Amino acid sequence: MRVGLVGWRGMVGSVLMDRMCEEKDFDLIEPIFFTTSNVGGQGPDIGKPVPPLKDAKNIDELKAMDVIITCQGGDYTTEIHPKLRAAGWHGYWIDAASTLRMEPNAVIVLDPVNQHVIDSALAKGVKDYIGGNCTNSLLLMGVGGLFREGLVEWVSSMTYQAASGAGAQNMRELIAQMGAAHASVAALLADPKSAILEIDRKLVDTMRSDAFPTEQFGVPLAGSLIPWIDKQLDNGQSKEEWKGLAEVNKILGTANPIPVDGLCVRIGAMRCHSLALTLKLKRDLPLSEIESIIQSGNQWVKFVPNQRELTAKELTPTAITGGLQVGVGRVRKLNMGPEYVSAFVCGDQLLWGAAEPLRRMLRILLAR
Ligand SMILES: NC(=O)C1=CN([C@@H]2O[C@H](COP(=O)(O)OP(=O)(O)OC[C@H]3O[C@@H](n4cnc5c(N)ncnc54)[C@H](OP(=O)(O)O)[C@@H]3O)[C@@H](O)[C@H]2O)C=CC1
Ligand SMILES: N[C@@H](CC(=O)OP(=O)(O)O)C(=O)O
Repeated sequence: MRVGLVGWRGMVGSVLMDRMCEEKDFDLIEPIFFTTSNVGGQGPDIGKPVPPLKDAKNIDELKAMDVIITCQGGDYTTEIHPKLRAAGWHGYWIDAASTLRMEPNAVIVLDPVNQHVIDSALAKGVKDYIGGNCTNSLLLMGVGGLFREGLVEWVSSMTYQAASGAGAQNMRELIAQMGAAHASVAALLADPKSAILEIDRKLVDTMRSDAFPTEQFGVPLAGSLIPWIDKQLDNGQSKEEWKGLAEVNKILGTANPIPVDGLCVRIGAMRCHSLALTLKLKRDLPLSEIESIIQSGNQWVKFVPNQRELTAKELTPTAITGGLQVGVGRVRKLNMGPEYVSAFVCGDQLLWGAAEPLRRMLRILLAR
């Protein structure tokens, strides 16, 4: 199978490449690497020779692929995908960008949760398979068991989203902000007799000053947060919040949409998104049963019992980052009534939130 890879050296693409090497995906395919900036250059080191980089905008070169996997971004998809299809290409298009997600002839892929949706789309000849929004993929990887059992009446999802969701430059800026913040009070910090409120005043002055690095986020994130992600919609939702109901229901293939809504907030984590969930269940189930259904969701659920020390140690971006496990904890009944349950989900948004579903879709195609 000739597989064209576009966007492989970007942030999501690099995580994808690492995972494909780890899982030996390249042993099973003929990989052809594309570029928008370095045609004829050398491809990445994947442990076997690869041809020089091809032009990612050349429709004829792309048309020769059986499968194209792209992490190049939405603008690239918008420009190239229609041209390729118009040119009569019938290969499989696997994409990290949001552009095509809600198209009627595209499937959002998250196979541990929606293998049945993928299978029936493949049987119908669907050719576009798109990775979901990171927050919603992590929501379903975390508490997919409850959806699978048809138990969820609605879910409120309040998010704590990492800088990586905004891009590589934003991750750099977060660290730069941390550095600038620390540097502004380093001398005072070193003096054990200095007053904490003076340190705080100085720090805030620094964060509010024009010199504080905010080119990417527009405002300070380190030592603060930003309760808005993505564009503003007319109904008061952010675009990120809108994706909740739209994408979760499309992933699950629900006949009657399950309400999903909440506020999406950017926080100063590097690459793990977290979600504080309120779930209204359709039935009053014992807590132990709810826990075991969550655990049964998929093999990557890392269930953290609702205990203080375990939670602080195991259910954090620091503990979860860089791995495929999705932490789920803080599961308890809420005061609102016996059907109301809380859960806290934490996962690496570059893995299950972006790269991993794409390579697994390739594997599904290879297994056919
Ligand atoms: N960031 C995220 O959390 C998520 C992103 N996505 C989607 O994935 C897509 C890609 O996102 P992301 O990986 O963050 O994008 P990047 O900006 O990291 O990479 C995109 C492309 O930029 C080019 N590029 C230019 N300069 C550099 C550089 N210094 N280092 C690496 N690449 C460079 C590369 O193309 P070339 O080699 O052709 O020059 C690269 O493929 C987007 O559509 C996004 O919506 C999806 C889910 C989550
Ligand atoms: N918007 C997400 C990241 C992302 O790229 O999402 P999407 O793939 O839906 O555009 C975030 O900022 O955390």
